[in-house]
Amino acid sequence: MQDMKDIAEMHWKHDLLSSIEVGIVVVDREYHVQVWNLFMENHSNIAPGMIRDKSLFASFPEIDESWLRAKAEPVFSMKSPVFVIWEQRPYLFRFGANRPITSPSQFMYQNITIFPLASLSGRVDQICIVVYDVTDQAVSRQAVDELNEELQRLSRVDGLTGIFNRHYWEEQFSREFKRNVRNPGHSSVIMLDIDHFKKINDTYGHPAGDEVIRQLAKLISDVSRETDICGRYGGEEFTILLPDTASENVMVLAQRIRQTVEKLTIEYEQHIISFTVSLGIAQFDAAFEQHMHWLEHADKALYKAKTGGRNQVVIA
Ligand SMILES: Nc1nc2c(ncn2[C@@H]2O[C@H](COP(=O)(O)OP(=O)(O)OP(=O)(O)O)[C@@H](O)[C@H]2O)c(=O)[nH]1
Repeated sequence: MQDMKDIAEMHWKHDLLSSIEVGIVVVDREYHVQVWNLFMENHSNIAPGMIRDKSLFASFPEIDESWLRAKAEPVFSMKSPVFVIWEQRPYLFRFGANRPITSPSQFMYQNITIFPLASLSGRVDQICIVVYDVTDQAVSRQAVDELNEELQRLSRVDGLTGIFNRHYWEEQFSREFKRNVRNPGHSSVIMLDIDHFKKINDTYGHPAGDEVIRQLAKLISDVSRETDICGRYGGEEFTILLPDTASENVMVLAQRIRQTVEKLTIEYEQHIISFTVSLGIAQFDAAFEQHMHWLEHADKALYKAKTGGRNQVVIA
């Protein structure tokens, strides 16, 4: 009678392990597999009979043995469970994604729980590894993260030119100002403005003016260094922050921009547009009380360049 009960119990335990939508693996002290449920069989193509009493590490070389042992040993010794989420380690078993067509992921992201299986004497000679398929969750989290990154990028750039917008540029400028106050250096700023831009708009139309702004932004980004921070400060006004660059060296860049613009011709519809720019340079000075004082100096230099005849560079 007891035998019949035991067989019935084994039967429903087997059904339970087979129908459950998580992986169940029981290993002994040597990490030899004792239980391998249908989920594990389906995803690994290894039947329980083929893996029983075999080393988990020999069967799955992708498992980082020292890492898993470090995680699992406290489960044996302290008898307390351990959880590993996909953000810490994307997977334990490298299984293909369940829905490779609809899921952008090539593999199954997994959360893992390892808990002790104590015998009647209280000793833990086996542990159970539970594997949860969290691919959908991981993929949608990653999509949200990517979207957030893209939104953050978009919030920093100017829509017309793709270079930094005023808000973000000013943030960087203020940070550079504070860095120079702490550690006085030779950072400089250039303020640049298109000459008689109103006339370009009036002569060729506003879309042509937009194209001029776009091409000028590209030119500025192309000629400046990667460490320089270029921004569109206003309509046809640009700012370039040059960390650790003294104004004599900035003069070289400013003149290069001025000369390149002078030679540039922009074809827009049937028009050939040429134009010039004026530039003002200001080097950081410890006397500046706040970052806007620094920019005001560049603006004053720009004003001098304008009143001095335009198409020129002035150092504050
Ligand atoms: N196409 C276009 N025009 C713009 C944009 N933003 C501002 N503007 C125009 O830029 C012109 C700026 O004119 P002003 O400030 O008088 O300066 P300017 O004609 O360049 O003259 P100076 O700076 O003194 O050489 C105005 O006509 C604005 O309408 C923009 O995004 N696209």
